[in-house]
Amino acid sequence: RAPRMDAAKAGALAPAPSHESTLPARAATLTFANQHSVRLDVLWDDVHRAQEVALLEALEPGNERVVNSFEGHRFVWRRSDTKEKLGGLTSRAGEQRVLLNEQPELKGEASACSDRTSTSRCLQMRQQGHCTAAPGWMAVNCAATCDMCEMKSSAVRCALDRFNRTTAIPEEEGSLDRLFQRIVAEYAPDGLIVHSRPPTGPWVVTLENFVSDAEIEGLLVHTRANLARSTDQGATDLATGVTQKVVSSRRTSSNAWCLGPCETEPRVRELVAKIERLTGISSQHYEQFQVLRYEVGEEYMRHHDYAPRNGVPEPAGPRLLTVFLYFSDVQGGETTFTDLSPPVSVSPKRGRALLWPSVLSHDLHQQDTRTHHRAQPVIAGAKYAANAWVHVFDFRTPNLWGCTGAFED
Ligand SMILES: O=C(O)CCC(=O)C(=O)O
Ligand SMILES: [Fe+2]
Repeated sequence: RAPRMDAAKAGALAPAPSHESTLPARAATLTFANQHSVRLDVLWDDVHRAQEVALLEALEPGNERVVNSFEGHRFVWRRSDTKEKLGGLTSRAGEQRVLLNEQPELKGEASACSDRTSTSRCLQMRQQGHCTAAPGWMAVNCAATCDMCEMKSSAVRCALDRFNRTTAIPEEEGSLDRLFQRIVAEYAPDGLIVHSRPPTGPWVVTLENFVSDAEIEGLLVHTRANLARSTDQGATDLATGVTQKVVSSRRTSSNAWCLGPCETEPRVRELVAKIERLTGISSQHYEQFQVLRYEVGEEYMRHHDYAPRNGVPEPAGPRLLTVFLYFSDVQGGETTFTDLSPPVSVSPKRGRALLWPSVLSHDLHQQDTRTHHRAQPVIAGAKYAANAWVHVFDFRTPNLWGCTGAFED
């Protein structure tokens, strides 16, 4: 199956480190009470200098001390004698009593819910609003700093009932057919070709001159430099849902996702709006464009775009449709639906769009196995193209939460 959205990069992420907080810091008053049987040091993890500063030294067992600080500061405590770290927390606004004790909850919290990324970086990101703007990445990497310990687990974070489950098209027999019939009627004057259709096969249609030169340029100008050898999803860490990337042997092309400035580029927005008009489905259901480049000899073996892993339901649901866009004229490089008889092949042609479903008309959750396809090796030229994948449910929100199956490191 095709690898999907790199959720880790989907949100407003990994900002250049900045020492300026964009939010006014609110005061926090912390009372540290040593309930251990040994002396403790309390340290402040200083964001600006990326170092730990001793705050309370040799706090005696049974004693407590008040520290005036600010919201979002990270404190850790350790044994004064051995310097062994025993716990840590991020301050909240207002007054807070911090019991430095040996209760398992605290130990658990300190270890299971520490930041995966450096706390200094997490604090900067928190101050820039990323705990809310990119909650999935932050819950996994900055759980302690964002106070999102329970969301670190993908089972909790990605529970289906947390997300909007409105389907892109009505969940009733025939709604997929109606969608294609409308497209056929509307675009027939513009050179639409029906390559396959029910009842003998799945819908496979092409549209000529669907993408304009300006739209192609807008998309490529922001992605060309990021094109990298395509990867597949490797092992997933069940605790966090973080998926590894492995170089794909089935897919020798390069690809890049249209994120950040690419997404907000006016010509790209125009193209998204055009696909919304074509499908009648809101872009809330779309993955960001995946731009592809195939050099001579490069190809993509037979696969299916459907997506859900091992039949596990995902908040975004399966891919309902693929809108595949060709940006160059090349020799070879056809998209071939291998399982249709006879197989259907579509040649790359600049501006052409190819559209097909990954699910069945009578059940939007079931894979239509007839739409397996492959990309033939390019014979001459460079093939540029893009996938716009449309999901059955909202894709954007679960993607921000790192719940779209490709939450990568
Ligand atoms: O390049 C093509 O023609 C098809 C690519 C494809 O199937 C995919 O990226 O999932
Ligand atoms: Fe595909």
